[in-house]
Amino acid sequence: MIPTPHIESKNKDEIAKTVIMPGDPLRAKFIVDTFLADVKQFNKVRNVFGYTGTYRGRRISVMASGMGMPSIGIYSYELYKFYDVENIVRIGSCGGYTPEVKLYDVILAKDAWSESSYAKVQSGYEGDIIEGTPELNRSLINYANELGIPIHIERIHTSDVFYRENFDEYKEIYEKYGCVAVEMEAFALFHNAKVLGRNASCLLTVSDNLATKEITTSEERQNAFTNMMKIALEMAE
Ligand SMILES: O=P(O)(O)O[C@H]1O[C@H](CO)[C@@H](O)[C@H]1O
Ligand SMILES: O=c1cc[nH]c(=O)[nH]1
Repeated sequence: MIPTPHIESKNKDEIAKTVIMPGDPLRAKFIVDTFLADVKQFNKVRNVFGYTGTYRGRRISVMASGMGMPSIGIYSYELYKFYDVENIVRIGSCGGYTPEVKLYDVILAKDAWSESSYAKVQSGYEGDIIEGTPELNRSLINYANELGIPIHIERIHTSDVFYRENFDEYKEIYEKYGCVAVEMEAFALFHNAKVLGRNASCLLTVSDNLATKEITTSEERQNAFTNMMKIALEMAE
């Protein structure tokens, strides 16, 4: 069933087997402009940009997910199910829940805890923790080591809510579930990968820290998180 309601490409071959997926369409464009050659754009529906190009001669795609689980739920499902994509590596920004994760640190999500109903509604899955694909995580850990980029390998929180009335709730989530940082997509991405028999990982860069109150600017969130990009780009084939 291609094209889909949200991806206009009429040819599966226009999309590589591995897709790097930032939330922000302009971060997708930044990755392409900074790192890729031989670029062809395969999607601009709703300004959710998707591109395929080569990184050091090897093929890879980059496509934005938009913000939140409903949005990444749609794009990752369509890529896995209708475009035969095998691997999606989300690269996102996150808010640290503990001073141990500092601004610009990179986190690989071992798994994601969420209070969301996404997985239950999507397939009846009742659990509240879903892991990333261990083999894909191992590859990313190896690439990070080869590049000399330190990473934290930890549980994260995937939240449906960016602005909570009770700001301090993060403390309980950190203590009770061991989540070191919060973002808004990984739980749904990991779930779709499991349901469809595909692979998913999530690399995050700490853009702000709820405990220390440090923050980066929106421009830095768009452009400056290059370490996680370099790790993910090593997945190019
Ligand atoms: O930087 P991205 O990938 O968009 O990720 C994080 O930033 C957005 C919130 O500002 C949410 O999408 C959250 O998951
Ligand atoms: O979802 C997010 C992303 C970055 N920072 C946050 O506090 N939350």
